[in-house]
Amino acid sequence: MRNVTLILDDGSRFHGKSFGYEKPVAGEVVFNTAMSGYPESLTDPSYAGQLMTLTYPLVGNYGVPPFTIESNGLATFMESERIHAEAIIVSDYSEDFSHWNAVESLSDWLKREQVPGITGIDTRELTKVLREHGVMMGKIVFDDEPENAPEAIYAGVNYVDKVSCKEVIRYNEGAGKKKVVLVDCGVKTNIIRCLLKRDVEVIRVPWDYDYNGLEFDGLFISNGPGDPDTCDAAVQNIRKAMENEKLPIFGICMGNQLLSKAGGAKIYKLKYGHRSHNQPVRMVGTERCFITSQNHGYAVDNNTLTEDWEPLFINMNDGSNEGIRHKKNPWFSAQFHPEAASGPTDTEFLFDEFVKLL
Ligand SMILES: NC(=O)CC[C@H](N)C(=O)O
Repeated sequence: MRNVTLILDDGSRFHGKSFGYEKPVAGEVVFNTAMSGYPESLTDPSYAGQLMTLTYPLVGNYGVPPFTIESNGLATFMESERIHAEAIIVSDYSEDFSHWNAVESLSDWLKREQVPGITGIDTRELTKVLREHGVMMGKIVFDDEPENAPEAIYAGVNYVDKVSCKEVIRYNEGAGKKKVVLVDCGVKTNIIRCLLKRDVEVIRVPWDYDYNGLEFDGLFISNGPGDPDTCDAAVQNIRKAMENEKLPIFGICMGNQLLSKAGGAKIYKLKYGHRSHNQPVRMVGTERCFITSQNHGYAVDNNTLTEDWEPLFINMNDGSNEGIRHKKNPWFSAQFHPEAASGPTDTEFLFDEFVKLL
């Protein structure tokens, strides 16, 4: 195992060992406090451009599931076709693994996908630094070749364009009761599964595709990586779709941000984001609290919602926006992940609500 150093933009250094693919890498360093779910998180396209720190100390002990593809073209156990995070940072990597569904070690998977993994890092200390300072750019450098260190850029990069599908893909064609256009900003496969199992035909389109001429019953806007301000083409298309006030619209995560922008609201960057399986959100107008899976660094500014809109969910930890709804039209969205994968499935009913509206 080669020695590596994680260098943060504020100069902090963390020394560890490489257990993944051996290449220096740079990106936005973020932390996730979930206790499990590394196969799903690594393949979540929303992590593009980021170095994923896990605070749960033991990582790798349940291995990695097989990369099998279903007849509908979706990966059975992964959230996309490949790893999207730039690297994974852990405290104590377990090479030995045991799980009914594991076919290889995390190390072998990372090497095959050419993604670095580093272990021996005090990830709780690193998280404290990120919580104090806010997320930072960082790089992983091999100690025996310190001159080889790529520059990190994240702000302003259109990661959605890098991960979105390049052409229209249809699922359940001719078989679903209703048709939904899914704007793919970097969609997780479990979102598509959640729609398909509710008897819906899904027309998955590239993020900047103008679907407004197509025939469909509802519009879904997916999760996705990076800064929502880089996705103006998607916002313009949503605005056009809103000319039909009866068209049901549902958005998740980046989808919440883009729908909010289409409705005239503003987005800001959170200090260190929400990435975990236990984010409590309250449904506005009720005393109901749901525990949710989250992965986001930006948020909708509640104060900038225009008069036709209201918050649908509020984060119980920091009061930030966790979803919006239109006061008259069937338009709503969630900042968290009702499809989970991984994490609690308590809010999956939002898909039922959407399908009922179609
Ligand atoms: N999971 C997502 O869709 C994340 C949205 C956006 N990239 C953010 O970090 O806030």
